[in-house]
Amino acid sequence: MVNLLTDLFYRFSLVHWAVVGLVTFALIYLTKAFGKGHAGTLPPGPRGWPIIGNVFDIPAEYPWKVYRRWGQEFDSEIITLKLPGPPLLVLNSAKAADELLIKRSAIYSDRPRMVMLNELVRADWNLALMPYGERFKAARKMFNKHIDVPYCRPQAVAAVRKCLKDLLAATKHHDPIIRLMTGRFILASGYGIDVDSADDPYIEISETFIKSISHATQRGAFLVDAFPILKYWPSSLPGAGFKQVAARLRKLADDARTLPFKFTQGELAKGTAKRSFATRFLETMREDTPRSEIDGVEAIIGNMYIAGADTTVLAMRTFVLAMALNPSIQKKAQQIVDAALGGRLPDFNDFGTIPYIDALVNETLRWKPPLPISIPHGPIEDDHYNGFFIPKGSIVVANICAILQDEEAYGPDTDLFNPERFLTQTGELNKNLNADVAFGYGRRQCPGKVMAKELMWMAITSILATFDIHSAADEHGVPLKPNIDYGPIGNLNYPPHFECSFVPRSSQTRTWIEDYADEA
Ligand code: HEM
Repeated sequence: MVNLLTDLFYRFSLVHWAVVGLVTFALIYLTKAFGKGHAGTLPPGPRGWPIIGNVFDIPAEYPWKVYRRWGQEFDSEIITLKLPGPPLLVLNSAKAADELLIKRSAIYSDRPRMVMLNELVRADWNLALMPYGERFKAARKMFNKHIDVPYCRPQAVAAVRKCLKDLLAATKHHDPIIRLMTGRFILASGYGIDVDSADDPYIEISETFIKSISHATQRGAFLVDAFPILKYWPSSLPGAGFKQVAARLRKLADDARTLPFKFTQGELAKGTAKRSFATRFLETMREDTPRSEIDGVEAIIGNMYIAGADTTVLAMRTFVLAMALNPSIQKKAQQIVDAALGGRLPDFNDFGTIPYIDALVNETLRWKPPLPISIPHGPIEDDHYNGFFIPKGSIVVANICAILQDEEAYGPDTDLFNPERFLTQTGELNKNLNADVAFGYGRRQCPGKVMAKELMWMAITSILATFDIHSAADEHGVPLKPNIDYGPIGNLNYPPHFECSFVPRSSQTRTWIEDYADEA
């Protein structure tokens, strides 16, 4: 807590502290409004302090574990952390998350107000940040219409096969290769951009924007998010540095959205555009296509890299870690893949025909979901659950990690990687169980779910067909146990850095990799 206070002190200038003083009265009002008000009692939670509530109780490390423990201590599926302004409600059980975020999703599909990113940077073309409403519904419809998964299967196959070839040449560091595969796939399917290396300028543009956004969404990064009135602070006065930051971020956001789309327009004009979502839309555009539709499609395709790259990379890195840790599971999966494919690389005709691989995809997402805690959902009206009051405007999150670790749903030892928990006794996929919670809930559930699962399926099956994954060994050849301490902070579940090697399973699989990569 001392560290946090010191951190806050240095982060905020004197002007900021003056503003803090001025708004204290407003906070007292807000805390009362959102506290134990006339409409009922909030779900239980740690006691907290007057006015600032539980600000300093929000765990800096492994928040999902602490929230789960509090849920057990307070014997409640939902816990509350009181904050200045709207409270944070954490849903620790599948039952509460299903009831509120799915069954009552007409109420629980808003996002909390994000003044810096949405109102100053104007990055709310990013679906994950967009408030719920007609504009949001139209954008989701557009996503479903234009991001048509089967249409981009050839790009998925090509990106995976190039990845196999890159892995052949890899020494110990597979992370950048996995990242390049995802970037290749997204830029090829979105815009028809061929990416040669991780230094590709279009990858760099999106990565820079993503890094800046994740800084901007960190707790306490911008005072204007806690005190929206500051958005009217004159740029000429001291303390308005955040406005310059907003202008810089807006330029980055605009570049990430518009530059790749402009590339496709240029290629179309030259007659060299490749098959992609952008090409398909631009080719069918008419003279009278409204500007709003063109901007909408540009934004939707722009969402793919921003929302889909990191998450898919993290899931694939988890798969590699799980294979390095569990050689017997890897061996079994390879035997099943060999029997199903009969001596070739997979294609999408094989999709859904190998239950063990579907189970592996599920277990990878369940064991270490890329987002341990969902993006916040905001109720647009007051509500009640199990006798507790949930005020309009609260910040409601699902504890995805805790829900996916529930032994009642997923069987014993949920901290262990075991794909068989998704299979029936006869080896079929258990249709009543999946790890889709990793993609969130209700009307805000990840619209890239099917695309992500297909890419994961293709990559996992192809890697198993061609490589043995070994963890690094010590000087005596004894395998080192990779560290499985996932990153304790932030919104994403970062696997630890670990070394492993990808060894072609035979001279024949090496030949496939070389031949197929050139065809792709
Ligand atoms: C394994 C990979 C992925 C995982 C685990 C994942 C997970 C998630 C989660 C948990 C959410 C928040 C849902 C909620 O608020 O309840 C989300 C939102 C979103 N995801 Fe994904 N995602 C993945 C890949 C992708 C891909 C490949 C794309 C794009 C092609 C994508 C596009 C989006 C978008 C646009 C949103 C915002 C949706 C909204 O707010 O309405 N995701 N994702």
